[in-house]
Amino acid sequence: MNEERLVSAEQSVEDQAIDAALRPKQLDDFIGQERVREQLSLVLHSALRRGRTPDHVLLSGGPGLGKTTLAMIIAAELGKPLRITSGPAIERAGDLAAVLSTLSEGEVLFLDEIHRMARPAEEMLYLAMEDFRVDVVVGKGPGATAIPLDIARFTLVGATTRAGMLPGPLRDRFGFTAHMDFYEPAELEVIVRRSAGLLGVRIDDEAAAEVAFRSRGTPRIANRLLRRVRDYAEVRADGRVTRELARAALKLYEVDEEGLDRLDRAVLRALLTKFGGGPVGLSTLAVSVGEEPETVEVVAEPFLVRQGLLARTARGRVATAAAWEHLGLTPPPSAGLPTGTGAAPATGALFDVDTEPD
Ligand SMILES: Nc1ncnc2c1ncn2[C@@H]1O[C@H](COP(=O)(O)OP(=O)(O)OP(=O)(O)O)[C@@H](O)[C@H]1O
Repeated sequence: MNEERLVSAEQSVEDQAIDAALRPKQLDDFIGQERVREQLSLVLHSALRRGRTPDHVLLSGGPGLGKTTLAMIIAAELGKPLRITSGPAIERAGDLAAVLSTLSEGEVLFLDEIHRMARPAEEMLYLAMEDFRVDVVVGKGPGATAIPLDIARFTLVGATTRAGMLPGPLRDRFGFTAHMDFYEPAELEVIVRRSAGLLGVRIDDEAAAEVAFRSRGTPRIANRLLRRVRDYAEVRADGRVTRELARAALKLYEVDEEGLDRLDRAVLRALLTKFGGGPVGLSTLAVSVGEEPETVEVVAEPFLVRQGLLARTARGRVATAAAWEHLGLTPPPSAGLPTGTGAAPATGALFDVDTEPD
């Protein structure tokens, strides 16, 4: 279902090629995330000045916020090659040893979804990050011996959507950790205009603002909505995207004025109509909309929380007064409604404290 969702931040097959074409190539072209950009620039340039490999970098934040793009930029700024792999691709320590032992001096290793790496590989990574060494185990059982092997000094760029799930010892080995937050509409507007320029789409400023505002704070979604409004403008008009055309296209694709799509509204509606606004456990809520708990938790909830429509409490998910208002429903008189936090969590902490009361 994720692939079909227009406002899912997960990468679809269509996105892959477009993502590559639209990626900024240098830190200066990377829009938004001011603080991360500035801090990273210092880390990289001081390492370059000293002629050293920079500290390992951990990037955390939701899908589509630019973690892969930043990893590519880091390698480009350092003038070094980039190797890309991911946690799920590393099933055994041997898989990681094969990657680490073939890195060249100063190479940047991008390890996406680092929280999903196999445990034995994690331990190998500790040693590699700290001492630039791996222990290759030869043989089995009591006769097994570990042969230390020096590897090239490299910079690890780890990316995770779930910083709270990373073991402490792994987190501690990163010299620089950056949390990537949702983007402001004004930043997304710049991204939409830049992407439109690269894709040759004529778009009015108000239309770019409309697309930006409904993109859930996420560049990947902004780029995807831009392509859909372009399609609409090409088929139903002369190709120029005006504000009216953008609004009509987004309505057709069921992306509402706040950027909520069908799943978001289904989650809210279930929470309000089936559970009286909560509290209800994540799994129960997910089942009631026919989704996996992880999809509801990672895809729908962060945005609903950020919009102040849903609160994640230790007792379960609770709708806010704004949620009732958004769907045009009246809360029961007994409901003690939270007002919503309004802002996204600055870290994965909310994921950590949440105890599932199902
Ligand atoms: N700051 C930015 N400025 C301009 N474009 C951006 C920015 N951040 C991301 N993008 C665009 O958004 C798209 C998705 O970015 P990217 O693939 O880097 O996200 P991600 O965080 O790595 O996602 P995932 O976690 O799914 O791998 C790319 O096309 C990229 O060009």
